[in-house]
Amino acid sequence: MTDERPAVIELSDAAVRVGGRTLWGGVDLTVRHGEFAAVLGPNGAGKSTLLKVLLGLLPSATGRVRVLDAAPGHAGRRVGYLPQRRSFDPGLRIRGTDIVRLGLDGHRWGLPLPGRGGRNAAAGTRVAELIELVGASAYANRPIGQCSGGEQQRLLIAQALVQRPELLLLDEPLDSLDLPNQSAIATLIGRICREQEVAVMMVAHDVNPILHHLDRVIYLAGGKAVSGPPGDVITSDTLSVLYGTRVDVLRASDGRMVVVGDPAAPAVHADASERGGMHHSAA
Ligand SMILES: Nc1ncnc2c1ncn2[C@@H]1O[C@H](COP(=O)(O)OP(=O)(O)OP(=O)(O)O)[C@@H](O)[C@H]1O
Repeated sequence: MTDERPAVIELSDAAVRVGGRTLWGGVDLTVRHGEFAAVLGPNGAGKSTLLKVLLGLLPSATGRVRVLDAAPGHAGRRVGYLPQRRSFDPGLRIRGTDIVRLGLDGHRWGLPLPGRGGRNAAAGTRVAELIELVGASAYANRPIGQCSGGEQQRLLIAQALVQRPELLLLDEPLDSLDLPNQSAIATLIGRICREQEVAVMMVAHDVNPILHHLDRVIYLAGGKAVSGPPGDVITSDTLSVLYGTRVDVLRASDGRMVVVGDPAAPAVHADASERGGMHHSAA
């Protein structure tokens, strides 16, 4: 990844306060045009909160944050966002294709406007392109509630992409998918990033399904962040400094990375929970 590419996300000395405490601070990082970046760290480290800062939903208490050369929240349709997964009611009748279309004109959906025939046709073409891109043609006309978790996720990714964003923010899009679907969706996002030249910042609790697609890792822990190529960040030495206690990055025989440490360490104990904590597959 060349450093000449323009920055899409820039944080310098950024900090965020929630509920009267500083969640993280002194954060410097840059994500460049077309990069695939993962935000990793234990539960409660502030990964989703970082996306909220980039969306302009929470202010940075210090320093400077720029998104596509604008203040957070001011880049409009140039930023696509897929929030943490919510499931659709199995009885929901709305079709997959309508879900994608909602990304284009959610505020007008269902109300065709007079004299907008050409515009509606263009919208239909764009929606069809996206359904093809994410490989959802076989089930796009099925009610969304009857689609599988992986199928729903493909349609939601299509929705987030339909406005041709330059930056896609994804909050744990692999969560609650089985391993084959995690791998397939990771590959899809990697392909979108390269072929459509969309920068991706993706919150993940397991780096393994996306490791081979990543240009950059942003690891949040202990109120600080480290950012860099995955091989530089996910190391025993770098993570030990970040956590403020000894942790080890182990490679399983199948290549998976596992971070192992002392669960009683004060720097992480407060944030530890079932899924995260200090003994979790993937960083
Ligand atoms: N508006 C808020 N007011 C008070 N506390 C908040 C607020 N928003 C987030 N928090 C707290 O900040 C911490 C970080 O939340 P966040 O959702 O960013 O963590 P995360 O790293 O994404 O965790 P997880 O992996 O569990 O999703 C949590 O302890 C959360 O309860």
